[in-house]
Amino acid sequence: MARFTLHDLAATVDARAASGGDSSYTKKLLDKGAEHCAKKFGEEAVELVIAAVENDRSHLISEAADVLFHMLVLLKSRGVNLEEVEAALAQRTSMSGLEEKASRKRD
Ligand SMILES: N=c1c2ncn([C@@H]3O[C@H](COP(=O)(O)OP(=O)(O)OP(=O)(O)O)[C@@H](O)[C@H]3O)c2ncn1[C@@H]1O[C@H](COP(=O)(O)O)[C@@H](O)[C@H]1O
Repeated sequence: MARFTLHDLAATVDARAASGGDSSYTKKLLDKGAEHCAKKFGEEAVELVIAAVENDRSHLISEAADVLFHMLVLLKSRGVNLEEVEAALAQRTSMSGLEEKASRKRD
């Protein structure tokens, strides 16, 4: 199977956002606005937490997929693209997580 990446999914979200299609769940979410997208993301995040606590591997994978999809929709609803998030992550590679945490406390 060809490798499917978050960029492929983000491209689908972009295409659905630009479509007029009634048959698109993505478009329906976006049409309801950023606050609705944020609420859906929160619900999916809680479901992911529950799957992790229950230690149900296949459920955890499925819920993680839901969270990633809803995160991309949420970003789209606020006009943020995946490349901007990647740039933020890339900036952090020069220091460890603990160093980054300490630098935030100094701000
Ligand atoms: N990856 C996903 C994806 N992951 C989860 N979901 C949907 O997210 C919803 C989450 O489930 P819930 O039970 O919380 O929500 P629900 O009660 O069905 O929906 P609500 O009415 O509460 O919003 C389900 O309807 C899932 O189908 C997704 N919907 C779409 N995609 C991708 O987006 C593409 C485009 O989809 P459309 O926009 O529908 O064409 C698809 O081909 C997929 O690649």
